[in-house]
Amino acid sequence: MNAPNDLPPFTGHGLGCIRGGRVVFAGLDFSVAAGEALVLLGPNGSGKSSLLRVMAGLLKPAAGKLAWGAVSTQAEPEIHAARTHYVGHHDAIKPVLSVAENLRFWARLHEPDAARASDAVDRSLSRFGLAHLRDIPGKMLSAGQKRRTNLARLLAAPSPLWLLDEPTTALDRHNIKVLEGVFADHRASGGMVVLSTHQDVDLPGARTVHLDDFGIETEEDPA
Ligand SMILES: Nc1ncnc2c1ncn2[C@@H]1O[C@H](COP(=O)(O)OP(=O)(O)OP(=O)(O)O)[C@@H](O)[C@H]1O
Repeated sequence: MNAPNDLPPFTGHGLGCIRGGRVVFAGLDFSVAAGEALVLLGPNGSGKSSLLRVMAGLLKPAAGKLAWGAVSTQAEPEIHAARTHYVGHHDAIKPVLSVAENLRFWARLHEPDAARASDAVDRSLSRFGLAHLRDIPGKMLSAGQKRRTNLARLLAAPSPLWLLDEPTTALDRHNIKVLEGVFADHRASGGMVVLSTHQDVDLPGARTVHLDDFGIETEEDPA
């Protein structure tokens, strides 16, 4: 795979999304280049999670297209999947596996070499302050520890484009700072960060998309 700095911008043009028979957003454009960050803002229900799922290829847009440079993601879905790491609202932690085993599972999906995968797991545990919890089963973790384990996947199984749904939920101030440092390092090496949030997250120079600019007003939803 290309090093992140060699990647063309990831873009969306004219994106539309319908959920439960309702238009959530329409005519939405965005662009994120190597080293950039994009923050999705908007009130509850405005479509931030839906847009992230569209970007991840988990939800088909009702209109528009996603592309890397001039190449549509639909033309090369495997390449898009390999370049993308999506961390959603819900924790994807297997309760009977330890923290390290959970991360190893993700690392091995990206890295066939066992020793290299193991090194990546150790680095991610240490960066997210989880080393002392490495042998604890997922079911015994607190909400913040679960969230950090989910986020540690980003380093255990690296991909250039990170798509993160409210990643600071359940994190204390110290761990929000840790995460901001991880974002800065990722961007400095040419990675891309797209996230939704209701909190302030320090992402210098980030672009923003306000989802309520792309909603369709209805009689039930007056201005
Ligand atoms: N599985 C689903 N089926 C039908 N409608 C859905 C589904 N998931 C979400 N929706 C609807 O899509 C709209 C956008 O929801 P979405 O979760 O994308 O918003 P959000 O901006 O992420 O909200 P929040 O800030 O509360 O997380 C809402 O009206 C919601 O009811």
